[in-house]
Amino acid sequence: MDEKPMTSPMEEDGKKSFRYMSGFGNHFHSEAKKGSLPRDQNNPLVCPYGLYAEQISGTSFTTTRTHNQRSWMYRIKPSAAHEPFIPRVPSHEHLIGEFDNSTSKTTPSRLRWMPADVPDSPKDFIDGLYTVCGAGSVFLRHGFAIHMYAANKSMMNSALCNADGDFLIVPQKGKLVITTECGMLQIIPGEIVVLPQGFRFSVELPDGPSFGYVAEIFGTHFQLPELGPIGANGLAAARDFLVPTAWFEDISHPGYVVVQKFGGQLFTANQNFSPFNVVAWHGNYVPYKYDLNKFSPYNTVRIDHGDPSINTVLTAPSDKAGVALLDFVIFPPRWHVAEHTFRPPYYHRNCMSEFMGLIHGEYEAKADGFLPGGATLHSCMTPHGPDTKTYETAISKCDEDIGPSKISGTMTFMFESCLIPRVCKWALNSSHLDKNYYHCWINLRSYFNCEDTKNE
Ligand SMILES: O=C(O)Cc1cc(O)ccc1O
Ligand SMILES: [Fe+2]
Repeated sequence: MDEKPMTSPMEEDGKKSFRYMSGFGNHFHSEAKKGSLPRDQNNPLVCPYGLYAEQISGTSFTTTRTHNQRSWMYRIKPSAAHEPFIPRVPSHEHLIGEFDNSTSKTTPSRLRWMPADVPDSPKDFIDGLYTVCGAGSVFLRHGFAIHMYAANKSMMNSALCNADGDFLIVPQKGKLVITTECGMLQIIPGEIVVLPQGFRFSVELPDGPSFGYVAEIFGTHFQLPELGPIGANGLAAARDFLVPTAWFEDISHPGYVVVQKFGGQLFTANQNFSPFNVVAWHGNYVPYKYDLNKFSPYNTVRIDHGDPSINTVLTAPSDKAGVALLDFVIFPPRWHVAEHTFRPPYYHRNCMSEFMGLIHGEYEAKADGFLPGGATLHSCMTPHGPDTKTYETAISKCDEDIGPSKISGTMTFMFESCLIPRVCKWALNSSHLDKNYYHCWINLRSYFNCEDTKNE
């Protein structure tokens, strides 16, 4: 048999190559220079090549072994070699980490936003970020924020370090090349990337203007959902999660700026070298990416519409079993085969709150008005469901007409939380807010027919 050795997943983009390791929650090790990773201990008196050892802890030192996350980095200079932090000038007016009356409002209204415009001035990933809604507090280490970004410029000589929480980035348009302390990742729309709390990273936009969504979680990390009766396989496979391999630059960089997001505010610290100076690292606290097209959806094969939790890609747990601080759920291409069933999402009210975004195509519950790059928010117990056109189209067909039908050419997602989001003032005052969103349901007509004997 002609066996080829397994190689690590690799991507090329003309100028750069990206080499990954695979697996969710693994303990990885990677060295960009042979022999740079200490073999037998984390903290040798003198590290190979004269590197500094530095640990990054993503969980408390004493977190249980199953959930403990940390990595060791072996770097040319330690992160500590920077000037004092000062508040960033200009400050960032549209980033929020504390959701109270001064920053945001509470509303049960159904909200829908049209896609953002290309910024009219140069904006990098940091300046292009704006918070839409969220709940809780970065200080209390419990809560989440949902941001969106519209950026048209690569970050230059600067890195962002989010001390507040983990970022789950869902690009909608434009490729992102993200340099992290663990190495480089390339993410295109249809893929997602998780940048855990505390890692320094810099975002380049090789394709120009870029748009997307970001869920930020405070005080916990994403996990794969339990599979329960589904069994040992299905949904997102652990081996499809890709982690970068060590990459470093040894350059002095007078005026390199580290932007620290701390307590929802931005601070800066200057240093004279690139923070991407990690020659080797090992551990299980890592940035990673995942291609949503690899997801293996499960679905009803006889009757009724399954709850959307069946398509959970990642979940950030709360302290209550089965209740998520934030679930990341997708509505990917898949077959609908249910018999005598209303196949689109049902009408409902949910004790959880649902923020949705559309990467491309059309969402199965909204024939009109929910556009790629747009967003919706249906908060706790606020009634929602398919728009009038979707409802009428669905009930006009019988099983014989439709047979198995395929939802294709779309990728929609939902961030679902047990906390009730407060909405930022600028999001409520935005010219992109669709004031007529309720029109999609208001004219749903009554089909009630007292003569119908079926119900007797
Ligand atoms: O509201 C939505 O469109 C999301 C959703 C989809 C679905 O299939 C079932 C419930 C649900 O909240
Ligand atoms: Fe819903």
